[in-house]
Amino acid sequence: MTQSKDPISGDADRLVLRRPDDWHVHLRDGAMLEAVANYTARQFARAIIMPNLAPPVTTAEAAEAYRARIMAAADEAYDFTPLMTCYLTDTLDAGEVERGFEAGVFTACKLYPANATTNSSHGVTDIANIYPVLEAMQRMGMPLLVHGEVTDKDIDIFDREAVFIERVLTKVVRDFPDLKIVFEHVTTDEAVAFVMASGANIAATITPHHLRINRNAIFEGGLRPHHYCLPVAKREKHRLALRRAATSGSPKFFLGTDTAPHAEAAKESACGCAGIFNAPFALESYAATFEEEGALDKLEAFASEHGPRFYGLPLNSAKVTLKKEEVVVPDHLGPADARLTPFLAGQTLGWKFFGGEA
Ligand SMILES: NC(=O)N[C@@H](CC(=O)O)C(=O)O
Ligand SMILES: [Zn+2]
Ligand SMILES: [Zn+2]
Repeated sequence: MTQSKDPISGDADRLVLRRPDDWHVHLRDGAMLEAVANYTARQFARAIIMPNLAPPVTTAEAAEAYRARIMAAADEAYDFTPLMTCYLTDTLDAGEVERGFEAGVFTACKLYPANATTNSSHGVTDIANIYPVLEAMQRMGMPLLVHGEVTDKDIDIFDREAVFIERVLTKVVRDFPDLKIVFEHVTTDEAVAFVMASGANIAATITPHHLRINRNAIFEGGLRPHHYCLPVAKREKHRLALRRAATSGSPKFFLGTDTAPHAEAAKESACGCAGIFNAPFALESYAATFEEEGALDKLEAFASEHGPRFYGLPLNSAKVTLKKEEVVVPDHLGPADARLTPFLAGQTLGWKFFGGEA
C-alpha cells in the first residue's frame, strides 16, 4: 500500500490499495439483484455469492444460471467476478458438489444450520448428515463456509455463536482436520479465540457493521431495525475483540461484508428481516475502523490479500483509491418502489472510494 503525502500540507491524503474482494455477499435475485449488484461490483473485484435464494442454490446448473444473472446485472466496466457457492442440505449428493467444484462452478459450500437465518429452512438439521460431503470437500481442498449459530430455542440468542463452537465446530474440526473452514461473520471474542487457536486451514470473515456497532445500537432510543442482523451484534467487549482481530495483521481474518439487503418495508415491520445492507460504503466503513485503530497500514492485507491466499486464488493486480474526503451516507438508496436503507445512513465518513487510481 502506498500512502501518498500532500507535498504542501504533508498530510496523508490518499490510500492506494490493491483492489479488494468481498468474501461474503448476498446479491439476491430479480429486481433486488438489479438494484444492488453494482454497489458490490464497483468496489470489489470478486465476491463470494451466498446461495440462500428461495429455492436455494444446490446444483451446479442453478449456480451457473445465477452467475449469468449476476453478470447481466453488473456493469461490465467494473470487471466483476462472482464466485459461486453451494447451499448444503441434509440430502445433498457429494457427487454434485465434486462435479461442481471440479468444473470450476462452485468455489465453496455454505453450511446454514436449519432455520438459523434468512432463507435457511432447507439448511442442515444435523451435521452428521453432511459428513460424506465434508469428506469430499476435505479431499478436494474445497472451503466450507459456516453460519456459526445453533438454533435451539433454549439457547439465548446472544450465546448462539459461542455454543455453536462447543457443540458443532469443534467436532467438525476434529473429524476433518484438513478441511478448509471459513467461520463467517464472527461476532464474539470466543470465535476470534477459536480461530486464532486453530490451524492455518481455519479462518474467519469480519463484517463492517460488527466492527462499528455493539448490541446497544439495536435499541438506541427505540428499536432500530436497520441494525438488526444475524448473528446479532454482541456486547462491546466482543466488538473490541473483532477490531483487534481485523487489525492484527493475522492472515486468518479477512473482509466479508455480509451485505444483506432487504426492502425497507421488510425490515421496518412487526417481524423485521435480519440483514444489514452495507455494500454502498463498505470499504469506507472498514477504512474508518482501521483509521480509528491506528492500523490503516493493515487495511490492504485484510481487504485484498488474506482472502485470496486462504482460497488459493491470485491476488488482484488492479488498484483502488480511498481519498481523505468527507462522504455522507444517504438515508435511502435504490429504486422508489424498493427503497433500501444503507448501513450508517445519515453519517459522515472520512474516506471516499474511487475506482482505479484517482
Ligand atoms: N446476515 C443476515 O442477517 N442475513 C443474511 C443471512 C446471513 O448471512 O445469515 C440474509 O441473507 O439476509
Ligand atoms: Zn449468516
Ligand atoms: Zn450472510
